[in-house]
Amino acid sequence: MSLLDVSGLSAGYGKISVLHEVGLTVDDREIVAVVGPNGAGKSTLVQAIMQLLKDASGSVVVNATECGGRRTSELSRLGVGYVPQGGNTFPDLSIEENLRVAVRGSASVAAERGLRRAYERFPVLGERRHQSASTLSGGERQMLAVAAAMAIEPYLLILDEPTTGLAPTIVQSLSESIRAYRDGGAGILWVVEENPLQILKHSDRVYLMQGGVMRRETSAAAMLADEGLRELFFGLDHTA
Ligand SMILES: Nc1ncnc2c1ncn2[C@@H]1O[C@H](COP(=O)(O)OP(=O)(O)OP(=O)(O)O)[C@@H](O)[C@H]1O
Repeated sequence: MSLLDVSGLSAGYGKISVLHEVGLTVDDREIVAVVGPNGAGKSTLVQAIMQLLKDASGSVVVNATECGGRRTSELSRLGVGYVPQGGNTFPDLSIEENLRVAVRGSASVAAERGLRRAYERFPVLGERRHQSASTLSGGERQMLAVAAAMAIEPYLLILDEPTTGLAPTIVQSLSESIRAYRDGGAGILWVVEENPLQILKHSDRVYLMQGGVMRRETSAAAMLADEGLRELFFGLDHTA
């Protein structure tokens, strides 16, 4: 059984139906990218997986546990880390305080380990740990959001466009950190908006989403090697 197994997931906003019977899987040690044009429903999908939308139907199973109807905080206890679109840092708190918020539910030994690991993964955060998060650049704030999500050492990490709008060097460094996290055994669901070809070099599998449905799934290597598939995946918009 996969680490994350989504099937028949439908959701929307009030009367607006956005996701239609979507399915996907993520295994251990796997980075799965979701690509698709603006408005395809990628963020809606991750919000539905995180149980943030009312009236979603279908099944979301994490580590053999059905998550439908659970609170988002319970998913965190089940080992799911989540970085929403735009990150979720607290600008009025210091970098260290932001990380302490992330690990507040952990026992003190695990919390200290989480902070130590965050500074090992992202040394720039360690150097500036006592500075206010408001002094960070956009890229560094995204780094902090990812570091905070990783600090509880989730088995499954769900990232909604963590690299959008960032400079290429930061995209590269964040991508390497995410890949190293996968190499430690985790599964990663990565919603991609900008520079999909660059991100797919770090991915194992990729799903194409359009109009609230999954159109296609393939290995990232096959997609990168096949012009026809690239055309199918990225001919839909011009962000590739
Ligand atoms: N809070 C909301 N209320 C109503 N409709 C929404 C809401 N959020 C998103 N939508 C609509 O749902 C559809 C899918 O949006 P979603 O944000 O999931 O797409 P996306 O693939 O993540 O694209 P983008 O990267 O542009 O956000 C769009 O038509 C959008 O307008």
